[in-house]
Amino acid sequence: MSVVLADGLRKEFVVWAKAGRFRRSRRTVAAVDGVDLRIEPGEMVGYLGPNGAGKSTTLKMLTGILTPSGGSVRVCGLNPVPDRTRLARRMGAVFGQRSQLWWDLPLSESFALLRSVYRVSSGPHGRRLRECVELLEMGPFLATPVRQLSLGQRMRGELTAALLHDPELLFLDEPTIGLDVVSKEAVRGFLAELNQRHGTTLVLTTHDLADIERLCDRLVVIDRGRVVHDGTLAALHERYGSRRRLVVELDGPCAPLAVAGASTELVEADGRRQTLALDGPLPAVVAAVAAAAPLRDLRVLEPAIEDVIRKLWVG
Ligand SMILES: Nc1ncnc2c1ncn2[C@@H]1O[C@H](COP(=O)(O)OP(=O)(O)OP(=O)(O)O)[C@@H](O)[C@H]1O
Repeated sequence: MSVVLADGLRKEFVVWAKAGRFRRSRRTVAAVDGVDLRIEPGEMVGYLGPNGAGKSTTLKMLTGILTPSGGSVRVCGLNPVPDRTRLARRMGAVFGQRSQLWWDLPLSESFALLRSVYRVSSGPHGRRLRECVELLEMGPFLATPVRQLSLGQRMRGELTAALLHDPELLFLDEPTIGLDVVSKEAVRGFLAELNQRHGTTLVLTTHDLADIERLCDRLVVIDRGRVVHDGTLAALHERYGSRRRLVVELDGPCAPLAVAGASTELVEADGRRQTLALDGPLPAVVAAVAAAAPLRDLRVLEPAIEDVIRKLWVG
């Protein structure tokens, strides 16, 4: 059974704009405009899009915070708004602006309170907590009041809080935003491990390209409330014509290379180093370069994710 099943999901908001001195005009905007989404157990899905595309609004509908204006939605087989309490036991959510932790309590006491909130028995709760403490290296700050934690430490606490009741599905809204490099890596490593060990389904929004590369097997891209891509990162590269690049080091100065299956993009050091964008098969291009000039070294650069995302956003 699909963990997330949305069909023609819509959310409209009414916005009022000033029209003249005393009048206001009413306008309806579709923040989410007919999204179809099917997510299977164990998938890691990036839900991406430019600012204002409708990502948060979708996640709010999937987690039962907002009632859809149209379409149908099922999450873990439940209807998120009316079944919100039952759904809360099956899913976890980490949304930056909503904390699950008690500000004045030590982290460990927040975790103990959450055990009662979700009515989890002490055995599974303790096992889960020990695992999170170990993987997220939280031992040194478990006794620290939440308000004294750094952002990275608090995020590790939020992740743990969202997972103590052992949810099968975890929603994350920008899980690494604002974190230092070490915490970003810790969070990414943890999420990948969680997915591998427990098969937890992950759905995350992010603007961080490293998150996308590390955590998203599948990318669902939305723009102006509509899905514009649903597939792997590789499929996205293919669709937008991203090309691999071949950097060749030559023995001496050389004119720009002209070989079939590639176009020369950059010529450096009197032609000793040249970068070619590949259109044809790599072995044929390498053979052609080797025949044209004395080759010292070469390396292949995979297409940069920045390029393809920029193309997507800019159109
Ligand atoms: N409560 C609301 N009332 C009116 N308009 C809203 C409301 N919430 C969101 N919107 C509008 O709906 C659109 C989608 O917003 P949403 O927050 O879902 O985008 P997003 O993709 O999450 O953006 P970001 O990456 O900036 O968080 C935006 O145009 C936003 O202004």
